[in-house]
Amino acid sequence: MRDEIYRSVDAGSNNQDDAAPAASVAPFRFNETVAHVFHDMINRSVPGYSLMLELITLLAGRHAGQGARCYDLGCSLGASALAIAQGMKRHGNDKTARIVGLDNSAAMLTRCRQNVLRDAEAAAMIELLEADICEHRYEPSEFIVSNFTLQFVPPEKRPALLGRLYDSLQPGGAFFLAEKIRYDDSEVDRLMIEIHERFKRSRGYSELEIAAKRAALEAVLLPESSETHISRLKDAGFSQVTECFRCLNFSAFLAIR
Ligand SMILES: C[S@@+](CC[C@H](N)C(=O)[O-])C[C@H]1O[C@@H](n2cnc3c(N)ncnc32)[C@H](O)[C@@H]1O
Ligand SMILES: O=C(O)C(=O)C[C@]1(C(=O)O)C=C[C@@H](O)C=C1
Repeated sequence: MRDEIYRSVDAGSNNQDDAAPAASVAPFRFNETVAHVFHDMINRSVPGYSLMLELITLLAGRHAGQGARCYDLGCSLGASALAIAQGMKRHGNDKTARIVGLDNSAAMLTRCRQNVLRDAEAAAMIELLEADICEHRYEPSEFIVSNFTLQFVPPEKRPALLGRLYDSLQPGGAFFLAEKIRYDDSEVDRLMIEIHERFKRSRGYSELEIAAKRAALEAVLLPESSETHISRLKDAGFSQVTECFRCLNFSAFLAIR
């Protein structure tokens, strides 16, 4: 289903200042309206999203061996959990695997269940739980994915969450983290945002839709710099931390315990 959520929002079309949004745009929520169009929304909004799913499949093949437990934090419609299942199947590990998808949006989980059930082999491996990733009690695991989810956790809660994930991972286990990022240099930051917004234009979003979504995400999606992510992952105890992907203001990090 095509994402047209912000098509009809008054995004301040009379404003001379580059389609600045009106103050009335409601904060972005992962509700039923978003869940309905989320597949199209994330594919048209995030440069490299499909590549992230391919990387997750590759990393599952590397890190999720026989009997492995994996977590997909903020599983939304299940794309990353299914990508993990794909990687495990390729290595013949599907019989003993456990992939736990966590999300605190009931609307997302309802649709996620329907998606997962379309693939019987994957469904046998995947368990979906409505839970807050900051509160969940993690079992020992080999591979954890946060594909554009940590950015929605309040920054003050991020260090403790990473500590929990580190404690859950077995030695040699991997944490894959993809995030929208910001740049400390405000000119570079503005440039990357401008090019990202051109990317969204090229994928069919109008100036007004882009401005309204920007306003809706403002206090909800809180990006941090690549340097902040790397130093926080190191502080959590990870021995090897690498930024393995960057395109404009989107990055992915691989952290090995
Ligand atoms: C951008 S989406 C993630 C996309 C998904 N990982 C993928 O690969 O397609 C962020 C998801 O995180 C969930 N979320 C945000 N904060 C959360 C929290 N504290 N606990 C659990 N889920 C959370 C949202 O409901 C949403 O489904
Ligand atoms: O549309 C944007 O500008 C985004 O930041 C994309 C983004 C994300 O990065 O997660 C924001 C919200 C939705 O979850 C889907 C994609």
